[in-house]
Amino acid sequence: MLKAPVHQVAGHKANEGKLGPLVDGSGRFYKPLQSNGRGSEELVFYKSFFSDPTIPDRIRSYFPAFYGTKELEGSDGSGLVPHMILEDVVGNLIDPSVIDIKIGARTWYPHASAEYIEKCFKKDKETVSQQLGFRISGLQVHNTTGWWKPAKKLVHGFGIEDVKLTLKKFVSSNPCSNMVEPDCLFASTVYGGILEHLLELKSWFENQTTFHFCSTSILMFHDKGSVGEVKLVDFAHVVDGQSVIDHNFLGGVVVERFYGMSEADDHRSSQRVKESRPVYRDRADFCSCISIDKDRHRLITRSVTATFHNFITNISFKT
Ligand SMILES: Nc1ncnc2c1ncn2[C@@H]1O[C@H](COP(=O)(O)OP(=O)(O)OP(=O)(O)O)[C@@H](O)[C@H]1O
Ligand SMILES: O=P(O)(O)O[C@@H]1[C@H](O)[C@H](O)[C@@H](OP(=O)(O)O)[C@H](OP(=O)(O)O)[C@H]1O
Repeated sequence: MLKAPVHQVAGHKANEGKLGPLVDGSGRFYKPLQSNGRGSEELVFYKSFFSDPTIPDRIRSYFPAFYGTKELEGSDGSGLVPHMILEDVVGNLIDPSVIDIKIGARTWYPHASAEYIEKCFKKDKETVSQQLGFRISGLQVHNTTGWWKPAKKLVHGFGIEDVKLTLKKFVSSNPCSNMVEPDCLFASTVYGGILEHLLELKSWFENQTTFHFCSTSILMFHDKGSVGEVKLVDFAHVVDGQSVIDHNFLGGVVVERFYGMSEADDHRSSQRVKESRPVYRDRADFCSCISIDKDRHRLITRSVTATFHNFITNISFKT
């Protein structure tokens, strides 16, 4: 029997009377093909990605397995709708803590309509995306008494300090408490695993020029402190890389320093961030900064390096 996934943390949801994904409880996640070409684009991506012999198996394992499509009754009651049959990546976990991190300082894709670009640009600017190169789209954290699953509106309003706190709560046994500091009990196991996966993904992204992943998320999850896992989701806006590195994605996950980063290094690195962080006046200005020039890009990616990795590295190894 198909039902709305209880562990879904972001995106369109079936249980809100809308067209959303369904799960069968046996490891399959059925994602309906979304309107306006988004669904068909995502399907094209899955087909080409899983038939591309140049993709290493290890890298493929960071994507939900793809089993084709099937016509199913849409969750919005609109009749039969084609669904992609995917691996339910959290299907075998009992109490998964899950966080969806939308990667990229820019979440729109080239050739989108001006209206769409404006909408995304505004969101990227109002959230932490432009500052950090990623934002949290949604999450749930398990706790002995239930779940911490903040509403979308609250998550959208997260500033940098909220992001830091949330990444700590994600690996804590007391995420619901506002009275005491998150205990970060699971930090080294969870983020230890996640950092290893991100490093592997990063080295692939440093070389691959086939795809540009616009508005794709990294889903990170663990089951009550198990070794952290990583999967990429949402490929409705993956475009041809045209032999250019995906700087926008890489900028969100890139790392300057990993283990053993000292306070001094941390300080120097944040100084550098201050000095080199680009300030975007408007969209055109921002576009010109995301140039395909490799050296210039290095400057930009360096400016966002003290972000995701540094956050989680700090949490893992300084607590
Ligand atoms: N293969 C999967 N297995 C398990 N859960 C998944 C899978 N794919 C997506 N999810 C869950 O669904 C959420 C939304 O996924 P996704 O971004 O693909 O949906 P969407 O409706 O296209 O989102 P958006 O509205 O941002 O475009 C994720 O945050 C995650 O919780
Ligand atoms: O790219 P698409 O397919 O147009 O889908 C939108 C996109 O995934 C945005 O990231 C999402 O905003 P958030 O990440 O901010 O949730 C938005 O939700 P919204 O319509 O509720 O703004 C979606 O409609």
